[in-house]
Amino acid sequence: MPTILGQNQYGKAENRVVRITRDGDTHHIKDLNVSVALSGDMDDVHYSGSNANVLPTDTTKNTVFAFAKEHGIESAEQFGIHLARHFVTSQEPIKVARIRIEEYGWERIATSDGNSKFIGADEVKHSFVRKGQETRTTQITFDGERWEIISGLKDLTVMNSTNSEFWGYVKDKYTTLKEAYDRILATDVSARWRYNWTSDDERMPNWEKSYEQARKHMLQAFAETYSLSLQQTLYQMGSRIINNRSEIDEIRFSLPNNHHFLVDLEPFGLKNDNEVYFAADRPYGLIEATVLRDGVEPKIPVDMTNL
Ligand SMILES: O=c1[nH]c(=O)c2[nH]c(=O)[nH]c2[nH]1
Repeated sequence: MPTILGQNQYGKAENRVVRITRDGDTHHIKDLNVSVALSGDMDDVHYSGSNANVLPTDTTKNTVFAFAKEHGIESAEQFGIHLARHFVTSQEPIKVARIRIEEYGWERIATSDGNSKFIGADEVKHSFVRKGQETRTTQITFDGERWEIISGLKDLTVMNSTNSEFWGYVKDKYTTLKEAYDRILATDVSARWRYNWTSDDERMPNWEKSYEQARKHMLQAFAETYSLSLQQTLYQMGSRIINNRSEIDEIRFSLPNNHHFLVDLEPFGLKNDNEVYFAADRPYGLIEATVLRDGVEPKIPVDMTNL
């Protein structure tokens, strides 16, 4: 049966580009997921395997990262227009470029001094929480006498665009990681905390207020900790909650280290001065620990944090 080629397109999908613009110590983030689909005179590559008209998908990926540096990202629309025009006007065989972009919004974390306008507060100039609501969780257990309440949250995504380092670690023959003195620190917070309210005879905590305060303290500790490791930041987040909320005795975190790798733009004659990053989704470091009030027994199951 004779066959013919129908509609076809190709390109690199889901280029996760993070562009930081540094305006003094105030940082701005653009976080995009860019998918490129090109079509045009591509019969030959399908019929005979001739790549003569094929701009590699790898090149389309590089173009996304190089354009983030060269042109900046004013808006997703403006960025997409630049890319689409480039592919169609620079490559004769390419007749149509379709650029799809998802943009993830970030807002600044408010400081602990109560200044919600963030003015004059250093920490928040580079500390962000992803827009969109996290998921709040709770588990209630009652044996007819005693209560156990373990509440928490998941998918609270945060990022510091500076004030994070990682160096001085063990190096064996398989270690290739370069020491970092100014890296992006980003994670999706999963946390479970246990209330010390266990009996109807005791005064019940205000659950709504407690949640809101626990969330606030963990965000502020994330923003205000100058981090030498995600482990250190985790401990600060936990102890800030335990120290400020007498109703909570124990908190367990599961924190993926959402790696952001600086893109090498040297091959394109561009200098990447900590501006353009590739946001990798896997594998990721996974840092988990419990922080406890001194003297209490740990009761949150180790494997519960990610449920
Ligand atoms: O904060 C970090 N903690 C680690 O244990 C670790 N390991 C690694 O490769 N990068 C990092 N970052």
